[in-house]
Amino acid sequence: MELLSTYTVEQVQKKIKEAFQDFPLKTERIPLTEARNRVLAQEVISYENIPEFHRSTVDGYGVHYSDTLGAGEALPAYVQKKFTVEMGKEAPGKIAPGECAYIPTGGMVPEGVNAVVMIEHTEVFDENTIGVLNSVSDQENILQKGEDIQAGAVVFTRGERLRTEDIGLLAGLGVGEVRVYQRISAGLISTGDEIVDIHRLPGLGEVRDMNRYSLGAALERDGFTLQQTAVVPDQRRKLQETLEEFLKNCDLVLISGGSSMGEKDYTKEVINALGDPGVFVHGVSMKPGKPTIIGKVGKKAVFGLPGQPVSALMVYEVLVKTLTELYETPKIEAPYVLGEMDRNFPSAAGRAHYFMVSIKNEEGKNHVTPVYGKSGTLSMMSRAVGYVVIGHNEEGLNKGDPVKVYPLT
Ligand SMILES: Nc1nc2c(c(=O)[nH]1)N[C@H]1C(S)=C(S)[C@@H](COP(=O)(O)OP(=O)(O)OC[C@H]3O[C@@H](n4cnc5c(N)ncnc54)[C@H](O)[C@@H]3O)O[C@H]1N2
Ligand code: MOO
Repeated sequence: MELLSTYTVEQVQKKIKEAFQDFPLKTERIPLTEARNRVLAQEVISYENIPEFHRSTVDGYGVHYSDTLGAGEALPAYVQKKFTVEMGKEAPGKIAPGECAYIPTGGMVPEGVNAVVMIEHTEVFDENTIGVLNSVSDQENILQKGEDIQAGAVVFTRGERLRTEDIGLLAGLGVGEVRVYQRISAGLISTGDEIVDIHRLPGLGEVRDMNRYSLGAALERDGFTLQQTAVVPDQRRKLQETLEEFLKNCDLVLISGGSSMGEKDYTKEVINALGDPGVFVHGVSMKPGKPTIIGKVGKKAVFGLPGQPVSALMVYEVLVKTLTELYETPKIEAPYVLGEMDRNFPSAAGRAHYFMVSIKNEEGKNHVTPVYGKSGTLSMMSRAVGYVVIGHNEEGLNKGDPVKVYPLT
């Protein structure tokens, strides 16, 4: 009997990126209001300075800082008030030494002013004379022209995922539309004679289709569009017809179940029957997830995920998600929380082991506890806050070992 080949997780991640270099990525222009969490397919250059004029960062009086040297409560520095700057208007004149102008927060700093004294550090001596009770230094309380963004600067590069703050910055630059990568259209096929729609009461031997929902949620979370779903019994012809139809509408198809070596595990055969180059991975040295299948039909990707609900999600997390790296340059490596094992956790070397954990924070330290269960028990994963990876060549963890916990989201 053919045994599963065993590529390491890292080898498979690399193979995925290489195999799908010609993946059919498309782009679209969308309004800024819809751009959060989308990945830029363009560079954004600023044609303007932000701000375009020196701005006061406080409500106060714009002065020549040298006029305020040595000023204090007991010995105010007196300056003549020339005018008031109105919000949203150009400053109406210049300020010479010995003079000042009232400027509101965000107002334009007039020519000649090189510092702003906060209003609470001044007193009105008479209608035209202001007493400064504090000295200020050169450029104090002034936001310089171009201090936020300089004209000509590359503000965003292609491949950046736009976050909340980025949307605000783009608005500040007057960018109302952006070119982003289109969401990859994905299809989900749940296979198995035992799988029933979640709205039905399963008979003995039957199970509800959990994977369609968990994988569907994961795809949506990561910016794919769930285009099509189906439940298919363990019949080769039916699976092939369904996959063929899905590949007309989807660039990525996930088939859950039927990945192993059982008599009715047809996923591999069907992918190979449909196209070149077909299956290029069957078997990954990871636990759970060993029987994973990865194939390519034309330029499109087909993953055969293990049917076990925990395994299907872990393989999604570790391998399917790699596809987003074809167009996205993550700002940081996958975020993790550091903690310490609160007990020993054995593991056999020879495959990467992903296990679920909970965290208890006591006296500033994260104590990490395994959440036990089989890969058929999704409640184990639901109770966990994250997972820990034991590397391919490592043999388990000891109590007190530092670990990285990758959060489940
Ligand atoms: N002789 C061997 N048997 C198995 C091996 C092996 O290497 N040799 N690997 C085991 C491992 S590990 C896994 S994981 C499973 C993978 O099996 P399949 O991908 O073929 O999946 P199924 O047999 O169809 O289902 C497994 C299990 O998951 C349940 N399931 C399937 N789909 C869903 C769904 N949409 N929602 C909820 N639950 C689902 C299914 O009912 C089964 O209980 O193979 C081992 N066997
Ligand atoms: O590899 Mo299986 O995915 O352990 O349950």
